[in-house]
Amino acid sequence: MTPGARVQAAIEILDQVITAAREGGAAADTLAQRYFATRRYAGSKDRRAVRELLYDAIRRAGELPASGRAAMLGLTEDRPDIAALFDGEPHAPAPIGQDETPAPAGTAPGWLADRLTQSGVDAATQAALLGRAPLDIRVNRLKASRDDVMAAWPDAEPLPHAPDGLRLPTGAAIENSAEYAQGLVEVQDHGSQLVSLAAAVSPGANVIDLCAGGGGKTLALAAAMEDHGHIIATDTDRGRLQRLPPRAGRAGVSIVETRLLDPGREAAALGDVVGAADLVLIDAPCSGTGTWRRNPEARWRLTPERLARLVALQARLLDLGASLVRPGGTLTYIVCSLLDEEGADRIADFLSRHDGWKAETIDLAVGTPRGAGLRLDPYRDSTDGFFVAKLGRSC
Ligand SMILES: C[S@@+](CC[C@H](N)C(=O)[O-])C[C@H]1O[C@@H](n2cnc3c(N)ncnc32)[C@H](O)[C@@H]1O
Repeated sequence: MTPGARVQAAIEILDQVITAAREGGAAADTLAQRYFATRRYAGSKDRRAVRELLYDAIRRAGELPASGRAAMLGLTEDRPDIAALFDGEPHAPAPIGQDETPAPAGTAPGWLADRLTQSGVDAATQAALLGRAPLDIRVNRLKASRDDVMAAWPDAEPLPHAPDGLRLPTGAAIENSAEYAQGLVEVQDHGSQLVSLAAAVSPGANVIDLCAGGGGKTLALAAAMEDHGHIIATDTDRGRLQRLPPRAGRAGVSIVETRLLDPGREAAALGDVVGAADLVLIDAPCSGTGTWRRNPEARWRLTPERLARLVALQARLLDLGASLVRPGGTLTYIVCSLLDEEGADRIADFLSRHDGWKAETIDLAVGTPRGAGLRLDPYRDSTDGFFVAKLGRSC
C-alpha cells in the first residue's frame, strides 16, 4: 500500500469506529481486524502502519468526531507529513478543502473530562490515560519463577512492586510462545496484578470472585493461594465465564468452580454460600476510564446515563458481595476507573449504609490514597487506572 492508501484505510476504519461508538457496535480493534480480513493485499507493515494512524487519530480527538476524515484531519494538525498525503492520488484521500473542519484535540467528551477533573485526575494523568499501554505479564508461580521466564525472555524487566510481574518490549510475541502455551505466564496489566495482591488472600481461603469474567484475577488469586482452598468464580456473561476453565487448566489451577449468574437474580445461585466467604472480590463492571490506553474509543461510547446505570449496578453488587462474607472476612472492591462516583464514592456510600464494616489498610507500596481506598494510575504508577478498596466485616 502507498502511504496515502494507508491514510485512506485508517479513515475508512475510523468511520466504522465512529458508527460503532454511536450504535454500540464492535471495538476498534475488532473493526480493524475485520477490515483487513477482506483486504489480503495489505501486508503486515501496512496493517501496523494503518493501526498506528487509526489509534493516533482516536487518541487525539476528545469528542466523537463527525467523520473518519475529520478525525484524520485533526491528526494532520500535529503531523504535517500526513497532511501532505491528502493528494488525491489513486487510493489516497482527496486534497484538503478550505472549508473542512478537523476534529478538535481533547482528552474526552467535555462532561467526562469535567468528571475526571472533579475526581482529582490532573492533566498529566489524563494525558497518560491516552498513552500507549506496555505489555505486562504475570508469571504463574504454580509453574515457574520469574527467573525461569527471564531466562527465556532476556529483554523482560521485573515490575518493581508486583513480585510475579514482568514488562516485555512492545510487540513481543508472548502469546505465541511455549511459556504461554504451557501456562507459565498470563498477559496481565501491572495494575491488575497489584489490585489482585491488594486482596491479600492466603492459601486455604474460601473465595468468591463475583465478577470473574474470563478469570484474569481469579487465576492471580489461585496462584497466590498456591492452588489450595476454593474459589467460586461467577459472572453473568456466559461467553466470558466459559473461557475460565480452559485457562485454569492451562495454568494448573484446580480450585476454581464457575457459576453463571442470572442478571438481576444473582443471589439465586449463591444461596448456599451466604455469609461463608473469607474473601469476596468484586472486580465490578465499570466505565473503564482507566483502560483508555487499550481502548481509547471507549470514551466516545460512555454517556452520563450509561455511567449512572453502572454506578447503580456497582452499589447493588457491593450489597450482594457483602452478604456473602463471613464475620471477620473481607471484601475487595475494584474498578478500572478513576471516577470517584465508581470508586471512593461507592465505598463511602456502602459504609454509610452498612454497620459492622470498616475500610482496611491496603498493603501495597504504590498508589495514591483516595477516600477509603487507593488509586493506581498510568502517570504515577505505570499501570492502567484502578481504584481498589478493602473492607473488613466485624466478627
Ligand atoms: C471488569 S470485568 C471483570 C474482569 C475479570 N475480573 C478479570 O480480571 O479478567 C467485569 C465483569 O462483570 C461482569 N458483570 C456484569 N454484570 C454483572 C452482574 N450483575 N453480576 C456479576 N457479574 C457481572 C461482566 O460480565 C464482566 O465480566
